Amino acid sequence: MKVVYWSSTGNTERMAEMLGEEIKNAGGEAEVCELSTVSPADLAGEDSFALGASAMGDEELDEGEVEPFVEELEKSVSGKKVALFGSYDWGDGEWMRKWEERMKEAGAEVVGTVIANNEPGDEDQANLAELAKKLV
Ligand SMILES: Cc1cc2nc3c(=O)[nH]c(=O)nc-3n(C[C@H](O)[C@H](O)[C@H](O)COP(=O)(O)O)c2cc1C
Repeated sequence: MKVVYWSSTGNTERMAEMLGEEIKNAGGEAEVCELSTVSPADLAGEDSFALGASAMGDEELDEGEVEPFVEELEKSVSGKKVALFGSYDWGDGEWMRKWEERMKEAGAEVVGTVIANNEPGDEDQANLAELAKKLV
């Protein structure tokens, strides 16, 4: 399955790599791809996938790339199993709660979310391992 991520400084990218490893550990196949290399139409053909993006703006998704991607994705995500993940700094994860709600309203089955404060560590990897098991 595809693990698609957007990352400004590499923190969410590292989470995507960890999630990819954990999907393989859970017996699945993972293809980790940067968001700009994938279109929402590519994901329309997938039953399940993971999508990661860090907190930007004021508890928002990056408005240049991620927001338009997610708006398009909302049209085709109904019935799919989706895992969301991303890194943040000073907030409390509000951006992820809003993102999860949007995906659910669009009809996605959000199997779980993982947020990491700045660079992901061992605890985050453990959370990503649990997320991987729900996806595979
Ligand atoms: C322009 C900008 C806006 C940000 N807005 C938020 C925010 O609203 N809430 C928050 O918790 N962190 C915010 N951050 C911090 C990033 O989410 C944090 O540095 C994160 O680790 C970046 O992950 P990335 O390297 O995967 O992009 C912001 C950072 C930048 C540069």
